[in-house]
Amino acid sequence: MTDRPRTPLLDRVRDPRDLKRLTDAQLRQVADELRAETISAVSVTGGHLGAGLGVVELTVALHAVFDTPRDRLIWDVGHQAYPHKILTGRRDRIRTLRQKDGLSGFTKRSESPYDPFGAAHSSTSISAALGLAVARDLGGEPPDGQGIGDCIAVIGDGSISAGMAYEALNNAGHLGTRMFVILNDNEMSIAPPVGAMSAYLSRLYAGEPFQDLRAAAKAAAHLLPPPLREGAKRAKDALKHLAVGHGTLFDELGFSYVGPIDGHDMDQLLAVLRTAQARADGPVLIHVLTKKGKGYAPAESARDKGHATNKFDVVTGAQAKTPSNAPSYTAVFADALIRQAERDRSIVAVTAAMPDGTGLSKFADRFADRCFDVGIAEQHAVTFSAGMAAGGLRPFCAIYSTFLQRGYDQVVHDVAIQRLPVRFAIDRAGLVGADGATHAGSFDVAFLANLPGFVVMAAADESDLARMVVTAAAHDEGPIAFRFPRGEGVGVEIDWDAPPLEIGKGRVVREGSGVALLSLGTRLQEALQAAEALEARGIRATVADARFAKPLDRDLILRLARDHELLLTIEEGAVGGFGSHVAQLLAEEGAFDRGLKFRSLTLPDTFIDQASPRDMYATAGLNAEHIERKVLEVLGAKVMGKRA
Ligand SMILES: Cc1ncc(C[n+]2csc(CCOP(=O)(O)OP(=O)(O)O)c2C)c(N)n1
Ligand SMILES: CC(=O)[C@@H](O)[C@H](O)COP(=O)(O)O
Ligand SMILES: [Mg+2]
Repeated sequence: MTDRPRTPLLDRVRDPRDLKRLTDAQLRQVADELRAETISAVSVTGGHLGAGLGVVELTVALHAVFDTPRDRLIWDVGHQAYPHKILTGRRDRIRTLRQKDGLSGFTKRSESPYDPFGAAHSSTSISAALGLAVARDLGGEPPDGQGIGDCIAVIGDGSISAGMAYEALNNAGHLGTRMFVILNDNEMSIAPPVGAMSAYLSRLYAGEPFQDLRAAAKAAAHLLPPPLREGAKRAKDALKHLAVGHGTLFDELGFSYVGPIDGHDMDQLLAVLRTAQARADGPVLIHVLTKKGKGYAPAESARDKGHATNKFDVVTGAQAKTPSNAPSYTAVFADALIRQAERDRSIVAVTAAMPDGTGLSKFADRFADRCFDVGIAEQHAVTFSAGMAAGGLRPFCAIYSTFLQRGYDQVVHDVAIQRLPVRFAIDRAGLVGADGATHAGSFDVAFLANLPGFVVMAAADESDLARMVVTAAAHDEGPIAFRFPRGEGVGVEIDWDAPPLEIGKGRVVREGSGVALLSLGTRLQEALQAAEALEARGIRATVADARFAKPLDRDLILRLARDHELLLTIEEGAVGGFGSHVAQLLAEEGAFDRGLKFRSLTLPDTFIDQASPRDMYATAGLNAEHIERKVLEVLGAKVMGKRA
């Protein structure tokens, strides 16, 4: 149990209006207390720590200067918004972050009027803020009845590497309406940022003093009430030492570029924000320099600057470990790929800003020139991989299921239609836990298995995953994907030297009669448990692992249909995926006409909020007891009691 920090001034802040009654010195104190409260809260919940610590002063300053929630403040990704949540009436629930029935780890419209636009995937904030600004200009009336004031997007240096951000800047510069983009530049993505844009932002630190800004700060000082003038004057003095290039990219795009300013210096922040708020007549980009993990030594010194953390001890920074002996699926993928790459020089790997999350940092350690971190740019990652495939390489494009959604047209248009052999390693398939609905890998099977010529596999355990990597490496005929979940495997021994799988062939793992459970992916263990429970009731279930959502193992499926009264499919994906394809096959082959009972267990038609993966699967009705219950229900057998 961690002691709660003393936060006398923060205790008086019930909502952002209270900040407006405080002096600049008091705002600095609120920021200090807010930082302590954020650290304390995340120590008991785990979560995204570093990004929030880096924007504590910015959060206080934005809420002190702007009139939220009428002014619409949009945090890109939303992983840095814990301090914002504390200031906006959610402090009493802050220790429920990312827990079942608790606060979301991201911004969420349904959670608070202070979250005008939800997020969790990056680089959407400028588009959303611009949309709100245009709605304001055209007299739009949001349902909250507050009207729309200023629209402010806060976007990180990592997130501004994505195409969407440029599409939005381009449009905003063209429309010329008043809006604010705060570029929160901490020289970090999850990993150190990559790319030419990141280098460009760094060069902006090294230009000449920005005369206009100093003049603006001076002018603003006169606009301010006397107690605030001193802070503005100090900021003006500080700004003498600031530097910026003339004619920045942002200026050229139609923004007034301001900065860079020190995002931990409350005086600078307040002065510049007040000035910008008082004077802006078009789009303004304020470049703020911050430190990810600021003010908490273990985060500041961590390789990822405390990007994401388990629960931890505030004093030592030591994180709780999740006990497990099985290797993570991600690690198995990375090791299997490295083995393939040792034998085959044409194998290359691509990640979109997730080198650690996808395991590819390990691959990069071995094959630096064959591993590409393209930044947060999933669309580019896909087409870049397609280009490499067209050039005779064997690219493995490793993207979380949820983020692959952003590259879907590229998957269809650049990969599938051209039948290019890009290998998609789809991590975080299925429900992921604390990150909730936005990060669930629910749709990939549905959106890939309907593409002609695509091979789509799902690993049931870590050994099969290793084999699917081998299979994908050997498959030059067209695109191929394999999906696997977040977390540890089931603990089976891995046969690293197993030959490639035969494309479109599943396996029977338990012979029975009457009932067939056909699983795709890691629900196989649940299906096996369900089969045991059914056995105790005198029902002997066959359990099969489909391995392939496409092409389907027609022989296996038709045999199961022929030899059993009930065929039940189970998958960790939305409707429209594996079960739908099986149903289509069965219908075409007349299996229903012959009296087959068929059911398909999929994720339900709803977005499931964060909880433990097990709890989320319980909500989805995809755990062993649900499989058992479904079988009994269809067979008309009596359900006796509730199994634990
Ligand atoms: C489309 C998309 N791809 C990848 C991610 C994973 N992701 C979350 S935060 C993050 C880094 C963001 O860096 P930055 O915007 O600089 O914010 P910081 O964490 O440095 O504050 C990444 C890659 C995501 N949320 N959305
Ligand atoms: C904010 C974000 O999108 C990532 O930080 C994400 O939370 C990572 O998820 P994993 O922990 O599964 O890598
Ligand atoms: Mg950053």
